[in-house]
Amino acid sequence: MTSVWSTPHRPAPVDAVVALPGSKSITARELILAAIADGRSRLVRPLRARDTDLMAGGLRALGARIDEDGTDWVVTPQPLRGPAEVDAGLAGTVLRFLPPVAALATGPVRLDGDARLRERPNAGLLAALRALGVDVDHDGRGRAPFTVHGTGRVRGGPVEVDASESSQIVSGLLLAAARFDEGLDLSLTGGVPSMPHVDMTVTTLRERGVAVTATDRGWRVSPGPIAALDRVIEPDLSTAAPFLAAALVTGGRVTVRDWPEVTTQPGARLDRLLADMGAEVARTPEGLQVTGTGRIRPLVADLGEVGELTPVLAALCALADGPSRLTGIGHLRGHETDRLQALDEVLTAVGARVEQLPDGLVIEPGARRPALLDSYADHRMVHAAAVLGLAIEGVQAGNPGAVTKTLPDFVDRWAALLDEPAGVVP
Ligand SMILES: O=C(O)C1=C[C@@H](OP(=O)(O)O)[C@@H](O)[C@H](O)C1
Ligand SMILES: C=C(OP(=O)(O)O)C(=O)O
Repeated sequence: MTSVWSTPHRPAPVDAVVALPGSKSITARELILAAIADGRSRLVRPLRARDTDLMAGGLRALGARIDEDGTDWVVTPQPLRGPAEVDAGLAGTVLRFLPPVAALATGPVRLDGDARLRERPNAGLLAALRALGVDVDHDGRGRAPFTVHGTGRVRGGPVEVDASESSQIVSGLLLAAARFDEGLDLSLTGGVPSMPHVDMTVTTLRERGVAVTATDRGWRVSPGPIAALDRVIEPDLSTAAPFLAAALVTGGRVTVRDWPEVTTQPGARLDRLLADMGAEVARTPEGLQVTGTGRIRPLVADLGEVGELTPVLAALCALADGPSRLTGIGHLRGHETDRLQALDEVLTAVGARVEQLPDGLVIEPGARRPALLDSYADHRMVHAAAVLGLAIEGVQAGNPGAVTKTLPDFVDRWAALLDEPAGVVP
């Protein structure tokens, strides 16, 4: 992909129906569980993007068999073994879900990734693994690169876990825990962001017959079998955010197809969040339909449970008719980039006044101006730039290739949404 994308400007209302690929988070969980299950599992419509391909690659490096059958993945568990090298890219899911599985392998498994991955917090996970009797070499800060020296078994049992920097630390431990000799009795030492993602983990485990119970301080997973299961992956509702936002910005109408009736995906909260910002939201036989008036109301919200929606919502806030306040998202400083800093820079560049809080952002719209916006190697910052560009002529996104993380053909899909040619500038 070229290095600068001139994002399409679109003052006229959009009117589109959008089909989206599978959820990154559900695909990651199903790959992990399928690889340590009791038999073969089929994943129908998994997300094929950098993060999930890296997850499959990491599991294959440990010995799991993952075959392609059309667009499905068929996963056949095999004995897990090192030595292996795992490339986690920039994927938090690989960084936090793979090491507990590596601990169940025999031999050393080294995990590394992009330069920014080495900055992403992970000390809580590695400390927990060590407390469970796993030998892990790391730099002392608990960050990548590190090596897990698996012996083929993990004792398990009670463990205290600091997951204040990422819910994925909890999810990673719970996903592998049924294979630990004593299961796991996980007690939190503090808060956890993105709780719906932990609920997603618990639900996914229960669907495969794993006994998980909530306790006063965390969760208990009993040791036992993990059922093989064929699973259709839901569309990614967080990826839906920029497409639905286009309805608000242009005063148009966008329907995302096959919106699940019941889901643990945090993107499901878009219905209420976008309604709070002035959209009409309806479920139709086709999916979730969002209709905008062209006016956007400011948002005052704690986004701690739905942090990954922040870049797109913050872009909408910069186009709203008053100041917004987004809180509960201090942990976004450890995401693909420091998202609070990145959003401050980008929204300021297009004319908003932004104040960073320790755990959030205050965004006051100002006189709009064109700008070349960095992508910070962050897929969701490209989505945010695209949303801004609908309303502000002359918005360019540098390095739009960051979208490969979760939606490699985002630029083409955005053009299709607007029914325009792709608009990529060499
Ligand atoms: O478990 C998951 O699939 C995810 C959990 C969340 O991570 P954090 O708790 O680190 O925010 C979320 O932001 C990320 O995009 C996906
Ligand atoms: C935070 C995100 O990703 P990761 O799974 O790499 O943490 C995200 O997709 O917004």
